[in-house]
Amino acid sequence: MAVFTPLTESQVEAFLSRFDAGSLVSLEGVPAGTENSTFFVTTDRRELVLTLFEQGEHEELPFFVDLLDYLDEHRLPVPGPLHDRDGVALHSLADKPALLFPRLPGKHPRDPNLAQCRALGETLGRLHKVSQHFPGHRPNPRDLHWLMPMHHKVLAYLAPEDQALMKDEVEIYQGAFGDGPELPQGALHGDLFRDNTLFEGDRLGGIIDFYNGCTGDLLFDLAIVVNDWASDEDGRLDVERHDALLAAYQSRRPLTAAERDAWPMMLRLTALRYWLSRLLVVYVDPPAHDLTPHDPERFRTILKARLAHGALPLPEASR
Ligand SMILES: Nc1ncnc2c1ncn2[C@@H]1O[C@H](COP(=O)(O)OP(=O)(O)O)[C@@H](O)[C@H]1O
Ligand SMILES: N[C@@H](CCOP(=O)(O)O)C(=O)O
Repeated sequence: MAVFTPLTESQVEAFLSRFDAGSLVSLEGVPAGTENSTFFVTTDRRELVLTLFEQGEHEELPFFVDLLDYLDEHRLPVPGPLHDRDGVALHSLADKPALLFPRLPGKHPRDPNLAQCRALGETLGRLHKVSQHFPGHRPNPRDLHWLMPMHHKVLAYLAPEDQALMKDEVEIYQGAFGDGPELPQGALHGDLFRDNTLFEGDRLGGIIDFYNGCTGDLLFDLAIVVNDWASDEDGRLDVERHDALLAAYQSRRPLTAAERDAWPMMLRLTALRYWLSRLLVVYVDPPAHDLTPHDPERFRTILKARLAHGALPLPEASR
């Protein structure tokens, strides 16, 4: 479930009256989601999503609003938050920070086809092209600076061979990324899994859940996408989906030589990032609510596959 704070219709009616968005017709709690309370709100004018922020750093919400406003202004398919008649987006409802969004069309793809991979790759390339000029700043909360201290917290729960794998990898990343050339920087989604996209057939209706959004290496975002969208059951890269994503991405933002060099290591680092964050949820910091944690093993499998088989050759940009 993902309604941790129930709302009454009269609370939502009063909230809606600040906005130029019509009057309430129906209110429905959304069962998906893991962190926030989400509601589908239908008014006599439009379909909306209301999010109450249950956890996380509330002082960082203005960054997410600014990022979504910026991407929406640049015509990316993101839910640009609604601003009230005074121009304010972020409000409080039931003592929780609250935002109202347009409801974007579509469903999460389980097994993305090549056209969907191309659509996502092209849109992410476009997003990264404009996000290099985004003026906001929020350091990546899950980069190497996070891996270094945090991996120690899970080592005790791992088999000896996994402890060695994790320790060795983090050390190798320090060598590879510590003194390397700076990679192109910009704003990232930070968690662009299939279930943070909505598709209508092959058309990308929207990218949602920007709450891991941050600024840092653009390549980090691309590697998260390729690991989630283009890995087979055994963790190996699927050549067709990999090439579709990367050729479409590069049609909008070709990778630099430094990024091409860093690519195999970035695939490993982002695989380990999720292995670790999921282990932390299972062993160290379980969710307060009754939620089934994501499986850490999936990203151990992906990491081992990257180590065994390396990265695939990077395709050139598609026309
Ligand atoms: N703007 C939106 N348009 C359409 N559906 C949305 C939108 N925002 C959220 N949703 C739906 O609500 C679910 C939960 O939202 P999400 O932001 O992923 O929650 P959480 O942060 O709790 O994981 C999504 O899986 C999606 O189905
Ligand atoms: N989508 C992630 C969960 C979000 O990552 P976190 O580091 O903010 O917990 C997953 O699939 O594990």
